[in-house]
Amino acid sequence: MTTILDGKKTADALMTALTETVTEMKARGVTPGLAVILVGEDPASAIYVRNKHRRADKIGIRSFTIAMPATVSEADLLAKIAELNDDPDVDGILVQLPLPAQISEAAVLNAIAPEKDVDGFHPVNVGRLWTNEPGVVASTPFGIMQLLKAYQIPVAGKNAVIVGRSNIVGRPLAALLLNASATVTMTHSQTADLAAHTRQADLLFVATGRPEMITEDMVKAGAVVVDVGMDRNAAGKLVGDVNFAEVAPRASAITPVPGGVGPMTIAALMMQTVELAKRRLNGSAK
Ligand SMILES: Nc1nc2c(c(=O)[nH]1)N[C@@H](CN(C=O)c1ccc(C(=O)N[C@@H](CCC(=O)O)C(=O)O)cc1)CN2
Ligand SMILES: [Mg+2]
Repeated sequence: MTTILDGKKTADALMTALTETVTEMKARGVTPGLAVILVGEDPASAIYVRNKHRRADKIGIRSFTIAMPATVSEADLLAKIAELNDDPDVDGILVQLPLPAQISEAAVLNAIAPEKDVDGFHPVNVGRLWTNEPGVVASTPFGIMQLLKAYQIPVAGKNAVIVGRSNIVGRPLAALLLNASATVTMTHSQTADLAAHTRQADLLFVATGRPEMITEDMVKAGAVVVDVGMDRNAAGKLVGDVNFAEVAPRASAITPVPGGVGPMTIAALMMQTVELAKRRLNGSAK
């Protein structure tokens, strides 16, 4: 029987535990603070940001959004980040992606103080991840690792294959899996004979943005399949990058879309906001 890796249930359980931690921190005078910058009116981004605030409110994290118009200049956005870097009540800062074309994503991400970079996108945190030093890790890959842990899925020594090499999912996930002693293969849009690689996977992770591109013939029997995609199919239905109906019976475990990786992304963000705020308890924060 195939195990459905329920991200919603797992995220809820992690957040219940985190609520207790936040309550204790508040009693000691520290309320974790999360600042989210939302640029423009992308409807999906607005929903994700709203969901982050809902989750934060529920567990006692103080969170707020700075909404900026799509026409904002890079200089104004950088000035806002500098202000938040200096705000002692703000532990974590994130800029919702994607950004409008006139703004350099790299310039913006590099401007966030590494100590407050709750998304783990700053090069300092990326470097810490690749050298296996403690630091903040991108929320989606961190959430995926939490999901594997919750279902006691072994990683060490397994063949892990990642489809997709983005900075926010594929690359940091490769580092986390490597740090957990998996044998990692990265594949992408120019990989020759993709199926030859995916069929070797004990653990298959897919983050391409191409609806239902992973079919039954591309998956080894008994593989664990983690679908990071969130796409609309021709009928307008929300689907992942994996053809769930075909692949699920062949897999030993699989994430659904929705309700798999998505909720874990937000849970991971909350966990890392609290970790950053903990440094204020022992006075080591900036
Ligand atoms: N600064 C960042 N920008 C973006 C990130 C990020 O981690 N940091 N990730 C994505 C968007 N994202 C969070 O920001 C995100 C996307 C989706 C979900 C989610 O819960 N999805 C649901 C389905 C939602 C639906 O019905 O449309 C699910 O999978 O169940 C959470 C977070 C890009 N930008
Ligand atoms: Mg999901």
